[in-house]
Amino acid sequence: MANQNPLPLYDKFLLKYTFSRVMDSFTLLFLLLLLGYRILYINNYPFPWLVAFLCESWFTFIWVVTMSTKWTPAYTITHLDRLLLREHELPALDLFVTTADPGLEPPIITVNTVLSLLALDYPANKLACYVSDDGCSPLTFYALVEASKFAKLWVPFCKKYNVQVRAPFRYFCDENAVSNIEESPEFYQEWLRMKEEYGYLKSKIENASQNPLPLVGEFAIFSSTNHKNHSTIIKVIWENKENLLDALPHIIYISREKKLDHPHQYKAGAMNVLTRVSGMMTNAPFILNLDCDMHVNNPKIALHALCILLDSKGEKEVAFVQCPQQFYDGLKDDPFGNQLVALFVYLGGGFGGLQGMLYAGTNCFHRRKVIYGLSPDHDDIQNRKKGDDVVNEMEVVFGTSKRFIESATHALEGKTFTRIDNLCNTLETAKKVASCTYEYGTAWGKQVGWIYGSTSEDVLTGLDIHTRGWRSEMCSPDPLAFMGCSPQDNIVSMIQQKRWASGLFDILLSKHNPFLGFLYGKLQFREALGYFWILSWALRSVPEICYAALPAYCILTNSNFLPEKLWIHAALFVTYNISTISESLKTGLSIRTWWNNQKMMRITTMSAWFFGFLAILLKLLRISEPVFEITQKIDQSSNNGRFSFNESPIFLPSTTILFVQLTALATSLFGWATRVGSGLGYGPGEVFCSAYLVACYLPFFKGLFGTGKHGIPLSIIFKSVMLIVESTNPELNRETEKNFVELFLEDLKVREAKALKKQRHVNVVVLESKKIVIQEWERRD
Ligand SMILES: O=c1ccn([C@@H]2O[C@H](COP(=O)(O)OP(=O)(O)O[C@H]3O[C@H](CO)[C@@H](O)[C@H](O)[C@H]3O)[C@@H](O)[C@H]2O)c(=O)[nH]1
Ligand SMILES: [Mn+2]
Repeated sequence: MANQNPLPLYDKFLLKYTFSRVMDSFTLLFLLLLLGYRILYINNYPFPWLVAFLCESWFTFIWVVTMSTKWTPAYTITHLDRLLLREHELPALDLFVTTADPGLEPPIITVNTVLSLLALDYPANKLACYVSDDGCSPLTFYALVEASKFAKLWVPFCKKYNVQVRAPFRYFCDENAVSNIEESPEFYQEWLRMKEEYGYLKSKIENASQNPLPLVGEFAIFSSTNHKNHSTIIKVIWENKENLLDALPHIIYISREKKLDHPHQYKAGAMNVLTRVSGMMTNAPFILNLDCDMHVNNPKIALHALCILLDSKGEKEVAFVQCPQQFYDGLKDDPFGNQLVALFVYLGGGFGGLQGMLYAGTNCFHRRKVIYGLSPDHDDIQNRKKGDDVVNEMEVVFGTSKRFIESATHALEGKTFTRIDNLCNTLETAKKVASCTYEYGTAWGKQVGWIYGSTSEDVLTGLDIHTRGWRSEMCSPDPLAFMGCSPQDNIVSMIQQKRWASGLFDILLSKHNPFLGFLYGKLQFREALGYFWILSWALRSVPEICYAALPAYCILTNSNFLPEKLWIHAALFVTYNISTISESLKTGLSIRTWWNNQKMMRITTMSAWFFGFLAILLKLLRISEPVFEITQKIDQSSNNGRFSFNESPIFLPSTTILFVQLTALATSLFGWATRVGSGLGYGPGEVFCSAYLVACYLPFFKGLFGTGKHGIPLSIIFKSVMLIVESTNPELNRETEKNFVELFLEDLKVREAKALKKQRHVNVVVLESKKIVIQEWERRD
């Protein structure tokens, strides 16, 4: 789009959080003082001082990284009015939605996401909505077909009355939306009708989920499919044939080909198929992608994002526009610490002032040509001569579909794609690019498209884009751009955190490492540090666990890891807490939320992130590959914020830490400690640290006395006690120790296998044999 408009379409402002900076600097100062003190006196003190010193060095390093990332926050303001002067020039936009499992991701949720996208305030003839279904589920397809019928009523209704929340399940749960009944009886009539129609839609989908659909007619194609082994299904559910501005946008259903022996690369694989199929059909220069659990909350969001992407400066520099992830179903005071609000504000803002926000996998507007591997200063594609060489070269990169290469060339050159009159004519060629083998020997997943190799494909793909020299921007208009559902309990949350931590750590160890990106690519130094901040989550678990073990160890052995005069530690504790509290309050969160986040940080780091760390160790040892365990999206509104537990080993470290601290506190209370070595004994500092940890692990403490799913299972308690007995009694024979480690590893492998089995990868035999091994061992003991 040529820019004749001299005024920028967006502005960027730097923020100054002076108070935050001062407090953070004090924290750093005290950390450095502490390290200095340790270096001066380390010779006089026993072993715990060395461990403490190592951990504190790591904490200081991470603190420097955190400060650097937060130091220069920036935010953007978009000028819709200026963009709307050029309304007729608005570019086409392809909308991608991914879903993978109709059980964990009920189709009604996906349908709401799609409906909210169809109703975007944007010319309908420029939109096309593609849904990728990795579950190959006739139910999802059915739900979408029915939703497209409902959409014909819903979209005009939303536009006529300027409805804000265009996902019906959210709209109808807000009674305030009909406050103006008296003023507008006509509106009320229509509102009632919509509510009724949505009710029909919902019950139709519910019925279909209870009574299997007859696989005839349009559904016959699903009759011989298994969701891990089937050929490509692409269906044009609705086509805006007349190219009308206010009709319904195209709706296309895609279930890519799957073969049992072919790695499908989880979501990244699905995104690449969506990119290619849409390239064959509409080839819009911009792509918005949403997970099936996020819906549009601000119908003008596409316009806001395009202000940034179409701005004359943005056009040259900005690869993607990321909107924050926020959740509608957050429990009061965020008991599971999974709302990530302050994270997006402080770190999101901080990245905004550097090379740009990370790609978070959903709520993001991409430039298609960047996805195709283009660099910002790359103009040789435009200057290339036409000829066989170019075609061959393109085939090596993009695969052998002539039609796709044609469309990719258009996208790379920034030309508008000729509109296709009948989408169904493209189906055969589109199926070809959605097949398993299409990517063989091409650059897909390597230099082009979503990058493979990590379960955090989002951060990896964004990192690759930043390393090419592109920037990105954050866009947070009011009202909030998108809303989604967050993991509903601590178990789902832990699984998600484990996947993130392992996926991110995987990137750190790969050739995409941000420091290599800084040295050999165009990643800016502080952006690389910012990436390190997030990629090192799994690593952080190790020093945290060691540090958490110190107070208990010292109390039990009557030694110390803290100096006699505690003022440096005390000052550190105060400045750190003041700065995090003030950040929470400034973001509008309560003190309770702050505390919940603090304590969940400790729990998550020492359990989920630690397991993420182990998962990558197992990968390095070639014992098992990490899997993408899909987050459950079922509404559990009955959740009261209490912790749930199960037999997963993920609860083992936390339970053990709690037991150790409790034992230590009891020891100190009753004066049981035995004196070892010649150092001074423990002091109030160690006792305070131990008590602080117990406070963090209060949910586990309650779990000891809870019943049903709120109680910690006996097997976990048993294993924790074993672990403590083992590690505190060096005389216990090596054999038991070995057995214990074996049990732990086996357990871990069984969990992985179960997750795989859920995705029907691994045959049951393997799983069963592992179970028997464990039962055997337990009997032997
Ligand atoms: O084989 C798969 C697995 C997942 N998905 C889809 O990927 C999305 C994200 O999965 P989800 O289980 O919801 O993961 P979250 O932890 O909620 O997702 C966050 O973290 C992921 C990376 O770990 C990113 O991909 C997501 O965009 C980001 O929201 C969902 O739409 C899934 O349907 C697929 O399409 N195919
Ligand atoms: Mn999700």
